[in-house]
Amino acid sequence: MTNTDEPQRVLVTGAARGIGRATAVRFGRDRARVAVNYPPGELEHAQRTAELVTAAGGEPYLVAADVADPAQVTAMAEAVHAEFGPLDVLVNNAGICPFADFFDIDVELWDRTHQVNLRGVFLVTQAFTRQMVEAGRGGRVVSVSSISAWVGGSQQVHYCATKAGISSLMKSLAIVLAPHGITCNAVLPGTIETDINRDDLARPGKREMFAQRIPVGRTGVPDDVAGAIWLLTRPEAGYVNGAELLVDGGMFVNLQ
Ligand SMILES: NC(=O)C1=CN([C@@H]2O[C@H](COP(=O)(O)OP(=O)(O)OC[C@H]3O[C@@H](n4cnc5c(N)ncnc54)[C@H](OP(=O)(O)O)[C@@H]3O)[C@@H](O)[C@H]2O)C=CC1
Ligand SMILES: C[C@H](O)[C@@H]1OC(=O)[C@H](O)[C@@H]1O
Repeated sequence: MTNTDEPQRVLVTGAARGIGRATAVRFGRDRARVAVNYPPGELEHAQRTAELVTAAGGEPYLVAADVADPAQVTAMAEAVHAEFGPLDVLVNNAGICPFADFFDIDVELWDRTHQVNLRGVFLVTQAFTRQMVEAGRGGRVVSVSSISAWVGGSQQVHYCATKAGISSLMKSLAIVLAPHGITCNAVLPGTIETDINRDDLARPGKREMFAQRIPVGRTGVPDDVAGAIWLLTRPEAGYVNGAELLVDGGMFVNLQ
């Protein structure tokens, strides 16, 4: 990692809203230079993230790219490198969770969910860690997986498989990249209140069910996850590599 007195160079994918926005702002509080990725055509929310990063003390750089698209990821990597040089921190956060019953999942929905959630992490990590390795300064990769990597969901059959894939990808890359001083870890949020699950949490009884399941007594908020991501990028976390960090208020361990 670089001298901690220098502003860190950070990319957060899917930073227009939710957990990605909170993460971008968390790094902004360290005066970091934060590349705020968003899908093409969705600039408005990303601009709000950029304003919040600036207000926090950071320096935002807006960069459009669909993380599932190889050409757009290559262009994003070139643009961010031209602006910042190699990254210190990559946060793979972009994701979709289109709730669907198993027998309604067609191959298009299956493929799109995998392309954004899993192929996206592969493409973005390969493009940006190639630059990190060439620079020889080490770095950190944190990918947003999910508690759904460890458990199932009746309407998340397609989604859960992508999250298990992300956790697995981080473990293999922890081996590949550690010799270059780059750690790779996954953060596994539980139920966090964002737009991705707004409709699902509005279903009768769903919120109450979670309130009973989660020992800390509340669903999570984006800052809960942003804090965990940030912790994994601190110098003190340099020996944490290939780990999966649950951020779920204790929901997973609450069997009885
Ligand atoms: N909320 C939760 O309970 C949990 C969330 N997660 C994971 O956290 C991550 C963030 O989700 P969350 O903040 O909750 O949800 P949001 O829907 O609020 O945010 C998702 C972000 O990803 C962006 N995005 C979607 N597709 C693409 C793409 N192809 N390329 C680039 N960006 C894209 C969205 O852009 P746009 O705004 O333009 O649509 C949006 O900014 C996801 O990976 C999700 O699976 C994991 C566990 C629990
Ligand atoms: C979007 C869901 O509410 C959320 O996504 C996950 O990964 C968790 O398992 C929650 O179900």
